[in-house]
Amino acid sequence: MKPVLSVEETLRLEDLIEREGTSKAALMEHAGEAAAARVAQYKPQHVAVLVGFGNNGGDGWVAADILSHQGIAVDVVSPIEPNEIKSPIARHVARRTAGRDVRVIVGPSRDELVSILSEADVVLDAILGTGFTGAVRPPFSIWIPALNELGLPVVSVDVPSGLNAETGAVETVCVEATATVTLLAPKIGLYSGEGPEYAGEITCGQLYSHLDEVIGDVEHAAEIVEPADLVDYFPDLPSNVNKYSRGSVLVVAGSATYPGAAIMAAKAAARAGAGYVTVATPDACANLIRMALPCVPVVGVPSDSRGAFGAAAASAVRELAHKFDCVLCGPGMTVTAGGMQLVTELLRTDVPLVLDADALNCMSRLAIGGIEETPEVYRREAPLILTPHNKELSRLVGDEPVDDLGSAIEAAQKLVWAAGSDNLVVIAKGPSTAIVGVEKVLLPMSGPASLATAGSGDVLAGIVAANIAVSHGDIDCWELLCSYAVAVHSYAGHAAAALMGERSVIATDLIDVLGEAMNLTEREALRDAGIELGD
Ligand SMILES: NC(=O)C1=CN([C@@H]2O[C@H](COP(=O)(O)OP(=O)(O)OC[C@H]3O[C@@H](n4cnc5c(N)ncnc54)[C@H](O)[C@@H]3O)[C@@H](O)[C@H]2O)[C@@H](O)CC1
Ligand SMILES: Nc1ncnc2c1ncn2[C@@H]1O[C@H](COP(=O)(O)OP(=O)(O)O)[C@@H](O)[C@H]1O
Ligand SMILES: [K+]
Repeated sequence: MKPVLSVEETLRLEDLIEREGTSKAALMEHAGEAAAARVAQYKPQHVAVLVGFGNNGGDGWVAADILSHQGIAVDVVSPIEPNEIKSPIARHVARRTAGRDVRVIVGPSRDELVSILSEADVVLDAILGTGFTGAVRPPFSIWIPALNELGLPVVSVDVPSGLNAETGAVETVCVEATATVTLLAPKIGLYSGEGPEYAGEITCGQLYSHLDEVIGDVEHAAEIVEPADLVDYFPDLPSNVNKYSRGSVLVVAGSATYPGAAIMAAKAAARAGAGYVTVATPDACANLIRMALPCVPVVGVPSDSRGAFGAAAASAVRELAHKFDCVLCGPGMTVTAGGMQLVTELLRTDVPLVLDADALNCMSRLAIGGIEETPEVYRREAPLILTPHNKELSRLVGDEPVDDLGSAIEAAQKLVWAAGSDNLVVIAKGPSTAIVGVEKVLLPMSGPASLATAGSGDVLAGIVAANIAVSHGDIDCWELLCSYAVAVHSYAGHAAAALMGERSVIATDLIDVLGEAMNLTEREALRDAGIELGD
């Protein structure tokens, strides 16, 4: 796993490294080397380097010097003369570079800038880094759209200029990078908000050879899950299993209004490897689900007058629940009094539990204000996995706004820290998904935007439940198990997009390619771990 830092954590890390004897000036030299190396991969003959007023600009000045030493023609475009730069370390490298074999253009007009950029094969964007906040001011508010319009390959230093490194927000304009060389460790904003859209391919510049020894001393906003981290989490299929011992899932879901959600969750659980899946659903929609799922037993439990779970459903489901390795509750169940009783009952039952969709909305109603104020409602011995999207998560924490990765992580942490249990994990779903446990925040591989389709979350919930069932509790880290499930869902998004066209994917397509998605996830993990693959 690779740490992802907030801006404050990055500054703390830089201070720590300085105390260990490596100055910020030395880090800037290495940052420039990393940026130059990434630009050189394009084999350019002519490079334009856009520098700003601060230390991000300093990195650009260093890179410009290195690239010109490699025989590449380099134009550095700066808003001010090197002598006027306030930061002493950036001023030093700017003056040094300006005295060497580069062309320096100070304060060009928009037209002059466009003509300089047009001569370049690659542009290095060293305008704004972690010191940037608010809306981009002139002249960069003019430079950045001019650069984007040209559509050249652009390498951004640390973060694309205009992107808030903390939140991933773009207030006005932002460089559309082809690649970003982030420094020391990736910044959380690259994965949050609009970060993934602007950053291009992200690599990390190694500025300090003893990083592994110090990085543990600063907190991490999150950690990126690398494919190799998942090798111990593939579901097993030993030859001597039977359908029950393989792993069983009870899907408590559906209503007369939304039977499809139950169908998709159950089918996804079966395709993701559970040997025995059963659906418990209101009587009102049981026959319909039976017809749609010939390989899944469907148990009808009492409905209310609208065809949702009725008052007597809770005790009927409790009788069933303890016979299964995992219970998934929520998809399509709607929010009703019967549903709230059901969720309360399942939280009290000693069985691994996944709560999704309306089960989470029912859970929010069990408390006045945030559910974290009454953690006894959801604190339990057996594993509990919550899979909210932003709106569901916001409801759980008393309608606190949750609108990007940062606020999702914060809200999820409130829930897990209030309960303080190792077995509680929140999968905070969105364009970037965070998996939040008491000790860890993981960023698993995100899928394509094709996943933004109705029912896609039901499929993910089925995958999660199947993996919990198949693991039989033999798990060191629930967060990594959930990361495996999210990676499979993401690969399913890619596989379905390849088959159907990325704009055409519907949730049932994801279920049909789950086998392939598991194979892809596992192959990539083994390759990343350096484990030989057979043919
Ligand atoms: N601190 C360190 O130890 C290191 C920092 N490094 C680089 O330094 C960067 C951070 O440097 P700084 O803190 O100097 O900050 P930046 O260079 O990211 O930006 C600060 C400058 O941008 C201007 N600015 C801020 N908001 C603006 C806005 N809305 N519109 C227009 N201009 C705006 C400010 O006037 C200031 O001069 C990192 O991203 C990284 O690239 C690297 O050199 C490695 C070492
Ligand atoms: N733009 C996107 N890019 C990648 N994945 C996305 C995007 N939007 C949504 N997703 C993923 O799709 C799923 C949607 O889940 P959810 O909102 O619960 O859907 P539903 O309630 O319709 O089943 C989540 O796993 C989420 O992470
Ligand atoms: K930048």
